[in-house]
Amino acid sequence: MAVKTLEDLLAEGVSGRRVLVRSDLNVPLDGSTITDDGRVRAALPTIRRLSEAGAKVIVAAHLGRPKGTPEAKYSLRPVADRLGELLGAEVRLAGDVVGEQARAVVAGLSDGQVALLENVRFDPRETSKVDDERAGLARDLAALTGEGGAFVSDGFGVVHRKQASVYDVARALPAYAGGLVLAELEVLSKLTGDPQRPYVVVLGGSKVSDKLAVIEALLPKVDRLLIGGGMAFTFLAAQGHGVGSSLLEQDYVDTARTLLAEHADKIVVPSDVVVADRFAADAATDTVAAEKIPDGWMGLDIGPATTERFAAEVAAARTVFWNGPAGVFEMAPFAAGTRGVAEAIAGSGAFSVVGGGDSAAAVRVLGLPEEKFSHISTGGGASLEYLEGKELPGVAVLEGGA
Ligand SMILES: Nc1ncnc2c1ncn2[C@@H]1O[C@H](COP(=O)(O)OP(=O)(O)O)[C@@H](O)[C@H]1O
Ligand SMILES: O=C(OP(=O)(O)O)[C@H](O)COP(=O)(O)O
Repeated sequence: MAVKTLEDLLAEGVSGRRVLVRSDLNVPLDGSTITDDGRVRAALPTIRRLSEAGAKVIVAAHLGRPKGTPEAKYSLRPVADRLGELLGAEVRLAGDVVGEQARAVVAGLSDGQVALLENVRFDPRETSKVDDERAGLARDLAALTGEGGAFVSDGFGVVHRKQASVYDVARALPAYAGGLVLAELEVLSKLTGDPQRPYVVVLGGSKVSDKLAVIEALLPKVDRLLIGGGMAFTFLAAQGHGVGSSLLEQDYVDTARTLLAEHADKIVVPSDVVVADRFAADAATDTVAAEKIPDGWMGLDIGPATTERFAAEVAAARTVFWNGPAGVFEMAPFAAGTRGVAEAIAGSGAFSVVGGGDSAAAVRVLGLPEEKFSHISTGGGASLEYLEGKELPGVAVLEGGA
């Protein structure tokens, strides 16, 4: 990849310069408690190296999907605190993204100090589809760095997003690829060339509309595609089954039906499902055949027969990519499927990559041995789009394209 890297920037010298770093600090929270700080830890090396080299480090990041306006529950406050603990130095959180408070915090930085801007998605221009709006926020972000400013793109989990703090800002400042982005791309490239077969992809999770489109592109490349989590119900609906109040992407049902017909040998959907009468850890639950989901109930995990089938497919694989928990693993009654899939991958001996904030968190929260996975990636959607062969805007822009 012909890009300038963090190493190039450090070689130029950063002492006294303000450097804007885009990290992916989108961690799972229970209230204001971080349940898995993997993404904060993954972001540390780049931030630390810049700080140690004397840069004034300004970190930009998002949390969740606020609608372009500040919301207390999406504040990066818990993340700033955790980042500070891990760095062993205070990380000041600006009260806004590029406003007066951000300018004041940035102006007060000494060499080597680190500040975090408030959730970039509190500014509606971050995710705008209008180029000029995004460019406007990018200019405001760049202005925070002043004379000698630079941008380091280190949020691998967001490089598939054409957003102001990922894409447009790389055109507004001298831009460099961070170590995390480079390391992730290097590992994932092993899955694109000539993966050892059988090559099994396991998909789940809740970002259904984002990821359904990827399935179509992945199918020609894989030997088996195991579909669990929230996205399974669109496929069950395509088979003509009622799915109660489970997650459903109605617009995709026809495509799912075509894919099932064309790739019957590759796609494996659940044969049984754990259902609940509401989305809660203390809900009434039952395990039913996939074609017998009662009206008003929602599927929150794959059932034991499906888990066994998925585990057998994974055990036979030589390459595995997994993104998206098989169920709502955060609640004990719906964690067995994810645990079963994760244990099977860990025990498979295959070259295995787990991608995604929640999937990686599941491995750690469920207490599975991380070293049994060949790579735990910080990006789910980003990994999938890379495997699909799609251009990642946040990478292309560093290469001078997009
Ligand atoms: N059947 C389901 N219904 C609703 N949510 C689900 C279901 N299965 C899994 N999930 C949820 O999916 C979330 C993770 O989805 P996603 O963001 O797509 O994964 P990742 O972060 O690994 O890329 C988890 O919080 C989990 O609770
Ligand atoms: O959590 C993330 O992606 P992932 O769930 O695909 O791993 C990234 O922080 C991107 O977040 P987004 O999917 O709201 O753009």
